[in-house]
Amino acid sequence: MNIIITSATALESKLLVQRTAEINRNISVTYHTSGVGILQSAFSLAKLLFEQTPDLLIQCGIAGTFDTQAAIGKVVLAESDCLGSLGVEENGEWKDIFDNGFADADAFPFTLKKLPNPWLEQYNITNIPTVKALTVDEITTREDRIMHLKNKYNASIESMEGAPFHYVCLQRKIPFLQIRGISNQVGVRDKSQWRIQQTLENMTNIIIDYLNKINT
Ligand SMILES: O=C(O)c1cccc(C(=O)CC[C@H]2O[C@@H](n3cnc4c(=O)[nH]cnc43)[C@H](O)[C@@H]2O)c1
Repeated sequence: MNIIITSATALESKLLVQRTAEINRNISVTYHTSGVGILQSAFSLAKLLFEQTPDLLIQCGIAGTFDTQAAIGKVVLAESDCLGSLGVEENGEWKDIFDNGFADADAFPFTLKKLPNPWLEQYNITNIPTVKALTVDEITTREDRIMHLKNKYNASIESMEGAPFHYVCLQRKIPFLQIRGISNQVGVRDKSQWRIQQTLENMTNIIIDYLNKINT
């Protein structure tokens, strides 16, 4: 089985790379770095999947959580992702490209404005807890906007590369999993409150366990 693991930054896959020897030798694992944000990751992932056809593509990385009760360090799997920064803020309300009629909320690869992962039943073999994800180009910091996005999209986590990952994989019909460790509360700008290292260690353990259980 041929698996590619992609992350926005090399830091997010560094521990996995270091621990590659622990992974079942019957599967081939290679690594890809897409860059931070929607634009860079969309191009980089599209290029990757026009050049290669892996059996499974895993996106790993950190994310913020909208859920004030969520445990920092927890590792989750995105059941869907959506675009939270493509649109216009008008009279205090966020209107996305679907609200404005620039895109059809149910035109492939979208379903009800979201980019669902149709592969979870087949590939979430270790029962990683699933959440709804949202992707932005500008990390959300304003309290009113955090509440608005959370409620409008019913999202639990926020990243900057999830939606393009789902979009490209759905378009190319490649099985995919977006696995994220929750490093921070969305809106917390004090980086000393982010738990990046511990979260990446947890995420690495979950992914290595996954890779050692997946059928080869
Ligand atoms: O602090 C800044 O000024 C700043 C500017 C650009 C990027 C960052 C990052 O920390 C990159 C975030 C990186 O990790 C993901 N991530 C983690 N937490 C969040 C979040 O709360 N909201 C959105 N993305 C988040 C994201 O996928 C990036 O790759 C900092």
